[in-house]
Amino acid sequence: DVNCNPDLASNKLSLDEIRDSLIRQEDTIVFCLIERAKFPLNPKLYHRNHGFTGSLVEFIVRETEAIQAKAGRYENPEENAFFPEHLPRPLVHPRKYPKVLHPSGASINMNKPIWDFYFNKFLPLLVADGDDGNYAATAASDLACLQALSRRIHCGKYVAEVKFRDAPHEYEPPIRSQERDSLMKLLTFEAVEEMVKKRVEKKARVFGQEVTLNNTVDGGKYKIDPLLAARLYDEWVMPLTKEVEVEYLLRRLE
Ligand SMILES: C=C(O[C@@H]1C=C(C(=O)O)C=C[C@H]1O)C(=O)O
Repeated sequence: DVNCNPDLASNKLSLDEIRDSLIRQEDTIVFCLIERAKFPLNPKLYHRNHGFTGSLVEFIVRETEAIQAKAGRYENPEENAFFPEHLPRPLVHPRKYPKVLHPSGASINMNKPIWDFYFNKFLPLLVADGDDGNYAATAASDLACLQALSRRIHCGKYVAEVKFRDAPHEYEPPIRSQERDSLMKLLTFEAVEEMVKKRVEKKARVFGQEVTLNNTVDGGKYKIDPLLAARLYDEWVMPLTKEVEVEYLLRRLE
């Protein structure tokens, strides 16, 4: 089960279950990074000189999202589009998703900062310089990374909902006074964050090692830098997840 949309009505919902989903999503994210790191930077994808409005990668993401919208992807409250304006309507009858989130939560979309950090800060650290011309495959793996990161970060809405339901008396005063800093303190668990970073680093090591049939040691060569995977979480994924949590809580009593 890889989604964060638990059935809050059935009493078995807990922060532990949502955290299990976040842990499973680490696997997805690490594998997406490994796939993207097969290709060099391919900078032409990101330049605004292809005759499109914006870059080639922007064009591919926009068009792919339009097709996925027709298939009902964005009916799922866990999914947030990078280009939500003018998305086509779904052609299939959408599955009924349990309404667990407060309605105001739907408007929270952190994809602009996700897009910015991914392309401008993180990607140059992940991949080698150079251009091998594999633009379509590279853009597809960028999109896979972006969607996996976006899904994980927006799960902060569910985390916040459960934290609120578990302790409404603690959360209501700072929500009423709209105190961001107090909310941030309340929802932060530093020990959990330390474990997340260590586990993600280990996953990058395990999933990204060279697997051979003889017993010779591989010399410690990994497909992605394990420390960079931990840094991705430390600098961007966890802070943005908490931003989503704060934004959600600020609207929770509307
Ligand atoms: C997501 C949570 O909220 C915060 C964010 C975390 C994260 O992004 O991994 C971890 C711990 C908390 O500081 C959580 O409590 O699990």
